[in-house]
Amino acid sequence: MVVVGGGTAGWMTAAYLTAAFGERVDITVVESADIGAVGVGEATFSDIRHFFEFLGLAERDWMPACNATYKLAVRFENWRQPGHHFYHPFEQLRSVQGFPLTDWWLRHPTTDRFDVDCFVMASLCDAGRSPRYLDGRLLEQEFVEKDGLPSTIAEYQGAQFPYAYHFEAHLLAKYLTRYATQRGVTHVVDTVREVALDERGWVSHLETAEHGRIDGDIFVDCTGFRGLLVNKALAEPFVSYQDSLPNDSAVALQVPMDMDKDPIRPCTTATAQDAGWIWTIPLISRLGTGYVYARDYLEPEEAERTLREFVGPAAADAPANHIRMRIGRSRRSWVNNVVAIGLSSGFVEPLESTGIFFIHHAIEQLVKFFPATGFDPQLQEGYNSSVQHVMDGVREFLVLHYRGAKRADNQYWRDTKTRAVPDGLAERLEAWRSKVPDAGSTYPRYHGLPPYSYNCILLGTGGIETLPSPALDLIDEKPALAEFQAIRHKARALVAALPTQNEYFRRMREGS
Ligand SMILES: Cc1cc2nc3c(=O)[nH]c(=O)nc-3n(C[C@H](O)[C@H](O)[C@H](O)COP(=O)(O)OP(=O)(O)OC[C@H]3O[C@@H](n4cnc5c(N)ncnc54)[C@H](O)[C@@H]3O)c2cc1C
Ligand SMILES: N[C@H](Cc1c[nH]c2cc(Cl)ccc12)C(=O)O
Repeated sequence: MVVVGGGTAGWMTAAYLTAAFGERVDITVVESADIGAVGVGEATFSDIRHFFEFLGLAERDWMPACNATYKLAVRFENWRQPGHHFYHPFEQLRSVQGFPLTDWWLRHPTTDRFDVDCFVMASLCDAGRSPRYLDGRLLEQEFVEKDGLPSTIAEYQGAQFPYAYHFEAHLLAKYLTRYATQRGVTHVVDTVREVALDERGWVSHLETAEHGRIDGDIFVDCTGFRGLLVNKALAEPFVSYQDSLPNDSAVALQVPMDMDKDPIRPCTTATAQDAGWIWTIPLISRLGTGYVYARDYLEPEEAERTLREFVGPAAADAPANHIRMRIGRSRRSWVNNVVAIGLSSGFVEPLESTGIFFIHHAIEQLVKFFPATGFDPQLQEGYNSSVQHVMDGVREFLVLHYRGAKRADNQYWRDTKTRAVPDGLAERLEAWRSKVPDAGSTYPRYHGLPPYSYNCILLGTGGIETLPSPALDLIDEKPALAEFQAIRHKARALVAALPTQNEYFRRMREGS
């Protein structure tokens, strides 16, 4: 196998495949020293833990090397109105008497914060808490890692781990380079100049600038937005999502941070702006920030100015990284003997941190549908279908954030209410007006987002009214009210007992 590209996608793929197949598959990674990687990509899903588990890596092995911190939720600020915030947490939504707690909350709102009333994590985020005690124990005993847990996303569906990570993606790529090369992966630092096709239109070999010809049976295209193999050499069309998700640009800044003074919030923050939103991702020694915006509404210079104002003087000397984003997916990600993984396969704006999840999911599917020495079109079709549905499903979920956002204070936000929505979503949006989203009324194929995630965004953004089930008028509400009280008590006890993230990571740094 030849993996072209040494960004997060290239090295995650090489590391995972070598863990899966060992020396039975010969893997080479070709990485250009002249063409840079995107270099952002710092927030993840909680599912990412299965990736590290599969590689046999414990947190103590990789987290310090990647400046990693814990993430309990995404915090959305100003999506409803200035000053308002809500969380999308890593915490299953409880049900009472067959109805999700959000339904009960709509019928009997105990406070004006559905997230605090329904999820313990919202209070932990507001209080900046770590999900682990200073001695390393996890906040909930039932989540304590033990041997023999399933180690793929698919096996875990339905279960949920209470946190994800923030990390420096380029440090992870570096860490995985060491991991993979120590296990036999060949690393060629060179630029691919030409992709040679045989008479069937399959890739026969690559021509590099200094290492000559590189042959392979399967080529994994991890060349980023270029799509050097899949889109350029094999001419696979790109299906744009821009009609429903117009943000096509980003400007990123790294802000130095002092963990002895500045809080390390245990969440990714997405703060709505005039033409998009700003991400804030707390790492050990810096904040990752960036403004994701639509060029149709805002010039890059103005976006950079807004971002610099937002972060303040701490980043005055930091260079800005302007990025043009290709939003959408390759029509097929596996074409002939080329499998595109990462940005070459597809990308949506990083509002819910889906980029690394797409990579992780694609790698797992590649192992599941691996062609070995033959090329069975059924396997290819199975792979492509699974990867496409993940991206198309996430697209719908992101559109809901903009449709649902109550703010409509300028042309950008007003347009989010009238823009075309993907096929199927219009009907689902109508259904959600009468009944909170559930498994029967959300995107029907696996895409990493459970129905409760839709509940969080619908109730949090506040622009689409939804109603409690009328049946709740006829069902005793006491068990639901008791559940709200139990959540309140549990949150209070955990906030009192858990350290802040700063305290936790300071203790880690001091090595006790
Ligand atoms: C603004 C922004 C914010 C993001 N935030 C997040 C986030 O918070 N969470 C998340 O999960 N994801 C996020 N992502 C997505 C994440 O960055 C990517 O999914 C991830 O970095 C994977 O990128 P990649 O490896 O596919 O491509 P790249 O990082 O672009 O790497 C491409 C590689 O291909 C190599 N290459 C290219 N051409 C050649 C050639 N001719 N010969 C040899 N090598 C070549 C390059 O040298 C490079 O090593 C974000 C993306 C953007 C744009
Ligand atoms: N895939 C599950 C559910 C999930 C995916 N993205 C998010 C984001 C947030 Cl903030 C909460 C839950 C989920 C997972 O990874 O936990």
